[in-house]
Amino acid sequence: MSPLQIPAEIPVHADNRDLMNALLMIAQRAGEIVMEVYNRQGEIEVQTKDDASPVTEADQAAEAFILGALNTVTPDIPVVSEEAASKGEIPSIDDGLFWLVDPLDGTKEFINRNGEFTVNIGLIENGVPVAGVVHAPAKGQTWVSADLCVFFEEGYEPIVAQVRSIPEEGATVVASRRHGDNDDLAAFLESRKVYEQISAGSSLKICLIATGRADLYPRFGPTMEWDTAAAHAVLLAAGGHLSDADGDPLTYGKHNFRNPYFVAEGEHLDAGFDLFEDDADEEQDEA
Ligand SMILES: Nc1ncnc2c1ncn2[C@@H]1O[C@H](COP(=O)(O)O)[C@@H](OP(=O)(O)O)[C@H]1O
Ligand SMILES: [Mg+2]
Repeated sequence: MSPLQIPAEIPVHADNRDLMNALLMIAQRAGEIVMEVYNRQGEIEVQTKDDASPVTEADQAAEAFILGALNTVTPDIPVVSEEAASKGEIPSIDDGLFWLVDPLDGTKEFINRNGEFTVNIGLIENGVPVAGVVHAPAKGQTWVSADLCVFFEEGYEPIVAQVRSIPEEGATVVASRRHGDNDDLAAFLESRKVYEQISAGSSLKICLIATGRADLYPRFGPTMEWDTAAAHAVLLAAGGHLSDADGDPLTYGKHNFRNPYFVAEGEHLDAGFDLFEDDADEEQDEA
């Protein structure tokens, strides 16, 4: 597989082109490492982390590669990564510039071999996701962003991704395969014109909004910052928004790297949300 490259005719600032190409190459190689495990015969071996979530050889091998690659490309920028963080290995991020990495987002989808998992690498500057790559190796899809978002899909020319306005017939709502079925979501959608509701795993939900294939992703369930940082950068560059219950943009580098509940959207209609249950507040208090 030859490395993806941002074509010259896509308008990107020279420095950003280098950053985006580096991100593409790193994510694509990490994707190959993940697919090597995915394509093996037999069941994927799963271990359970202290927080009861699953981890596989693919998460660990892809993370080791990404940490080495980022350390080579940007030796002065600290990296906060899911598997290292789960072992308590967290660098200082006091300078405000750091990478957030989830080498395999959607590990459960990976184990179930449904293709809906991603490699996520996001760059944070003073709490804001300013660049990122989300790569779905089993789908041959990649979103890479700096000040604009380019979407690559195997078999097609790369395009500049942009969110859409909500169509006349209503919003396409995307929800987690595993956290999509709750009373808060139903109550939130009651006042909205919904055309259809679809499910997807991992960061793909946010990225579907970036490419104008969905409009709204309410996430009233827990996530960590490495689950959303890269896709949040992608969505911002495509013209979308990812906001908390007050309608404010999600920020990064928070205590324990836990996100509050949020809504991702293409067209910015939501000035916040009230939850049916008080679970988001409890989450925040715990953090
Ligand atoms: N109880 C919990 N606390 C924190 N994060 C959780 C969680 N349950 C699920 N997640 C996050 O949600 C991600 C999966 O999202 P989705 O269900 O939308 O596909 C997981 O990513 P990983 O697979 O990288 O662990 C995990 O980080
Ligand atoms: Mg992960």
